Amino acid sequence: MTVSVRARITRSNFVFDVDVDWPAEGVTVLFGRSGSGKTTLLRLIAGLERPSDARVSFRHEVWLNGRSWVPLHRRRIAMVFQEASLLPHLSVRENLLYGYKRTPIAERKLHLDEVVRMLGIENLIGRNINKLSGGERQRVALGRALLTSPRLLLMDEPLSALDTQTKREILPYFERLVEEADVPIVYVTHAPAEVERLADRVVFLRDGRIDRVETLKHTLSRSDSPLFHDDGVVSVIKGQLGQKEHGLTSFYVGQDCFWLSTPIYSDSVGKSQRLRILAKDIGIALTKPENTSLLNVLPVTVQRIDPAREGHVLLGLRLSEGQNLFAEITAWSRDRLDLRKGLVVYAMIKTVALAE
Ligand SMILES: Nc1ncnc2c1ncn2[C@@H]1O[C@H](COP(=O)(O)OP(=O)(O)OP(=O)(O)O)[C@@H](O)[C@H]1O
Repeated sequence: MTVSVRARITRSNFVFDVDVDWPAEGVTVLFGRSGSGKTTLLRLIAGLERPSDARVSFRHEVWLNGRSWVPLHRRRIAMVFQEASLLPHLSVRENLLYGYKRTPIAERKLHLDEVVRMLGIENLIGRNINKLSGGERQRVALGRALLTSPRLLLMDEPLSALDTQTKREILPYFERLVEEADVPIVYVTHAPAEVERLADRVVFLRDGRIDRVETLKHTLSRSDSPLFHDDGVVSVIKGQLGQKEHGLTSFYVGQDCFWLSTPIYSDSVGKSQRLRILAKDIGIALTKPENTSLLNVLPVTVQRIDPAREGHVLLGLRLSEGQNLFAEITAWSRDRLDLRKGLVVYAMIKTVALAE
């Protein structure tokens, strides 16, 4: 049960040549630099590109094979782009119901009330489209796409036109949708933080070719992952959001508690989330530091020590609950502390943020 694409497209300065498949479930991110062919791959799946010798299939259906192809509406795909394409003369409700009404009753799996709740757009429903902010428009566009009960949802950089704060606000809704809507998603982005927060697996593209397809867990476990090119090595830790205290949010990973300054929505308590921690934001102490302003100090076991950028080493650490945490420190500090495999030390974490 896969999404499978085999195609070769030659453009003036660009050759796209792929033969790839991945499971038709969860969130598959297409990741690569600008011009690497992400949108081209998405358009092939959507049926917007139909080279004559290509083959595209979804689960047991062949959507494109040479000259024969299944039209877009019969593929039952929904698409969300960078700029929400909504119908300006219709209200939010009418936009949401636009595709729903055109979906045969027997195929309607998602309904207005639940989609409106998932995306937190209850208070927008009677509004005019041209009175919405960018983030609100994107949530409505997503709602409209979902209400066609698609078998596959394609998203092409749906957050890239939004400012950082709006992205932060909208991501929890995307996450909820991924959890609750049970629609396989193919998601194009070049933002590592979005991959870390949403992906189940990543298809890495480079110069029109597939570099590799791997699970998020696997790509996060190798220090040379392309996801780490900009910010350096990152750890993504899974845990549950807890209550707010002292103006901070608690986040539990087994017995360990992290403190976050990121605001959370009250209905998020108990929800599973991913935490994003940069390896270079972690310091190491041999004994538990008592007088420190740092709140996130956790016991960890050194699993491995690998060379990193010049003068630095990358420590592979294990939290008590079993998840891995990377820390990048200087080789000098490693020598001063005499760090070795198996040693229990304290990780002091400067900044802890929800992956966003
Ligand atoms: N309609 C077109 N005609 C000619 N060349 C095109 C067309 N669409 C895309 N290209 C070229 O094909 C290559 C791949 O483009 P594509 O949009 O798939 O890349 P991308 O990875 O999605 O990039 P970005 O992240 O910038 O959106 C680029 O070199 C682009 O200039």
